[in-house]
Amino acid sequence: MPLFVENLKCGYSYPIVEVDGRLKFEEGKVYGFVGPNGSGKSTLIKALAGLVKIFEGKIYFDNMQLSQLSDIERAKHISYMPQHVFSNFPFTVLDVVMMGRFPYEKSKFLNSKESRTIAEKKIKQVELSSKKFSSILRISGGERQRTSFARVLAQDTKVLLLDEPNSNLDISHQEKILRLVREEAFSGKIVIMAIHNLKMAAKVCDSIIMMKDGRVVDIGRPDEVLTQENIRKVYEVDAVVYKNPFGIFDIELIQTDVPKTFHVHVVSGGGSAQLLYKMLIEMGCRVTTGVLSTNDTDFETAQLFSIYTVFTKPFMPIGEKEYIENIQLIKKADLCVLCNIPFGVQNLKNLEALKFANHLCIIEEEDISKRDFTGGLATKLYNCLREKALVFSSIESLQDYILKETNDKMSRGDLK
Ligand SMILES: Nc1ncnc2c1ncn2[C@@H]1O[C@H](COP(=O)(O)OP(=O)(O)OP(=O)(O)O)[C@@H](O)[C@H]1O
Repeated sequence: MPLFVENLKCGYSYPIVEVDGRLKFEEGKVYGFVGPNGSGKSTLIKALAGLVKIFEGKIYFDNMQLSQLSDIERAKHISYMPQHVFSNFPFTVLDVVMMGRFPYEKSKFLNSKESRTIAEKKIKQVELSSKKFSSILRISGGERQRTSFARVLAQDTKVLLLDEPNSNLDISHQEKILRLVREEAFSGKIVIMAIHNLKMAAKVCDSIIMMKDGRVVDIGRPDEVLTQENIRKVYEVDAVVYKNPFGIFDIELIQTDVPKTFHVHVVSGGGSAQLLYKMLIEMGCRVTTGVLSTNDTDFETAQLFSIYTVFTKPFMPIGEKEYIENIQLIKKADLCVLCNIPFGVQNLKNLEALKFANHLCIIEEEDISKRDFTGGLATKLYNCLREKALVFSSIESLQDYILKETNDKMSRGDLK
């Protein structure tokens, strides 16, 4: 019983959101709409709830066109939790949750025993039993949000539409609500929500729909959609996206207005820069690194230190975009450091990029030509670089050199 959106144009007095082709929502899955403010997440959710104007296209659920269902019929299939819960009436928490039972009640007084039992169970699930007779005008914003979520649960529909269900919640209740969301999907429901917190979205959603300016920019698994490139395109910020040491998806935004410090760009790989990263961070340098594969131990270490990293997917050659970004950092850096990288084919582009370094240091702890798996090509490139580089036999000797360099720059007023 999937839900489909087809060639949709929806909005208010004019179309705000356009979906080209078909967007399919399957049973048992959680879908997350992400995107900046005003990108159209709520409007699309409202379209699925039948609350905004459809200018073109269709929405189908279980082979029924939604626009042809009565409000009561639709409410048996689809429930909706709005972003803001407003009311001027002193309904109790229980009254509001009972409203979720309206499509099933024979009496308009909403007083069946069955509905009351369901409502109380849902109130308990959101931990509001002690407030069930409190007026919703006298509970907190987060408690009102949990009341609204309990109402959606009580409505017991196949499709749940949730517009930022955890925006007002403390961290513990955010986790609890998202766990309930997963349980709903596990029981075969389709859950569609707008969510701003990308880490939470990655954790709870099976599929992410990224939006900008009323359009779907990308759709797919969290690790496919929440990429550095998409985040830059949609939110216009730089971010490092990685799995932290616990294997949990994480995002760090890059500060672009850092004060001018000594910028060191490190070309590393295979764990060759683990100590170097630490040393440079402790020295107060601004460190960047790349291009690293996300399964490289140096990548993991760089993320632990929140080092801006140009990266590529595991076992993939370095793409043109990463190559160019790496060159830009190499050109901008006060100093580039080449570590004992493995001389595999993937690293040829990293060696090539270093030709653009204005100031290159090499840490040569062993004879790296022995590790050449490129038929001598990497050694050739390396020897060219070596001719114009300063070669150090340990990171300690490099440290002394950097200290001298930063002091010189500082005294010339080149650094703050
Ligand atoms: N009731 C309305 N009447 C007219 N335009 C509206 C209405 N509600 C929203 N809009 C416009 O539609 C656009 C998309 O808004 P929408 O609320 O769908 O964005 P959103 O992605 O959910 O944003 P946010 O993250 O801030 O909640 C915005 O430019 C907004 O001004």
